[in-house]
Amino acid sequence: MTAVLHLRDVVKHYGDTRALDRINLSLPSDAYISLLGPSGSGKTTLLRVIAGFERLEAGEISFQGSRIDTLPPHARGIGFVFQNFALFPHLSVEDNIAFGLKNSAINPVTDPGVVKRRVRDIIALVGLTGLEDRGVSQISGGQKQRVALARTLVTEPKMVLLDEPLGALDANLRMRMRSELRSIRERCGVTFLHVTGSETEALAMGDTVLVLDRNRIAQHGDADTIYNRPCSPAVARFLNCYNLLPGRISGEAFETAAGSLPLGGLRQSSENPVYAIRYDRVSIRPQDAAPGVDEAGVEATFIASEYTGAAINSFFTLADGSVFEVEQHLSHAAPSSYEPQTAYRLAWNREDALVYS
Ligand SMILES: Nc1ncnc2c1ncn2[C@@H]1O[C@H](COP(=O)(O)OP(=O)(O)OP(=O)(O)O)[C@@H](O)[C@H]1O
Repeated sequence: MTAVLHLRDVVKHYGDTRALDRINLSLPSDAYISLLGPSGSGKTTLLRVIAGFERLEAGEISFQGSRIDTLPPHARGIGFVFQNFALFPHLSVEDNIAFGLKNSAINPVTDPGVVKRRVRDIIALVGLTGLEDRGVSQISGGQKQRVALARTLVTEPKMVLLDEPLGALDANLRMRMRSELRSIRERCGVTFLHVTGSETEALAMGDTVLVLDRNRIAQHGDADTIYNRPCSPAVARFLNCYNLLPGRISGEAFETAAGSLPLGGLRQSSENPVYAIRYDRVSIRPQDAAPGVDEAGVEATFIASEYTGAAINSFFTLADGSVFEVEQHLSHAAPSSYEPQTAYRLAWNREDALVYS
């Protein structure tokens, strides 16, 4: 896959706050890229320096083989879709989309026939045909999102940056717009870089997922790798699907405050030793159940369960008082019920663990 965008040692501060700390990055052409990270990790700043809304203090950005960090935003060939859509409330759907094309600082399109044709093509691409003459205050949230995207795509950018594009939509619509955005991108063949704070959205949408942590790139890979092999305890914590037990390695075991766990699974280096096991890899057994040969486990007290539709999440406390979560998918078996304040044995295959040390 050819790279379209390169960032080299990019640094950005706001006063004393370091918002981007030596970012090095190459992004592929014709791909959907999710940019995930906790609040304040620098996601919006990264988009804004790529778009040219913020100046970087050090480093370089090149796009399609040419350096762009000295160019103004409109000369970069990169589109930007804002979270709040930023539509003109007094204009129709069609006029909102045509606006950027007619008023572009570089090569504005002045022939009304050409404007009409390009706008109609984009309206069809994003699925808004029939709504051309509606005011943008008379359309739904999902339709506004499509107008915002169409307004950018009509100018034929080579890349589109989307800052939390689904953040203003309700949960149901957000789910539907995920596949819509992916298919619109596939039809136009342009790279999308999509910022989100939701790990499920990032994993579901990105061909490639970038994880920012403390203003640096913590991990960059396909969704499957990020989910199954987070490269650090911080990335695993942020994915919100791993129990993390701090401790230390002693011989063939990882010693935690909740007990000794036989070593196994993937070992990765980290300054802070942590044993990680995914919520959905854990079985709940009676307290006196004998451990299997290849298993690791801890004793834990059941607190409560939460039904999420496709799964049940059960919460336990360990000997040191920390909370341990177990996720059981309802397609696997009918849900069991557990007695609050009762001890159980939580067990998993030791090869399913991730050990950071
Ligand atoms: N205009 C600004 N002035 C001062 N500090 C800023 C400004 N914009 C961002 N910051 C700081 O820079 C850091 C990165 O902010 P940024 O908005 O890029 O994070 P983010 O990952 O997009 O966060 P969120 O998910 O909450 O939107 C934060 O510490 C933030 O407080």
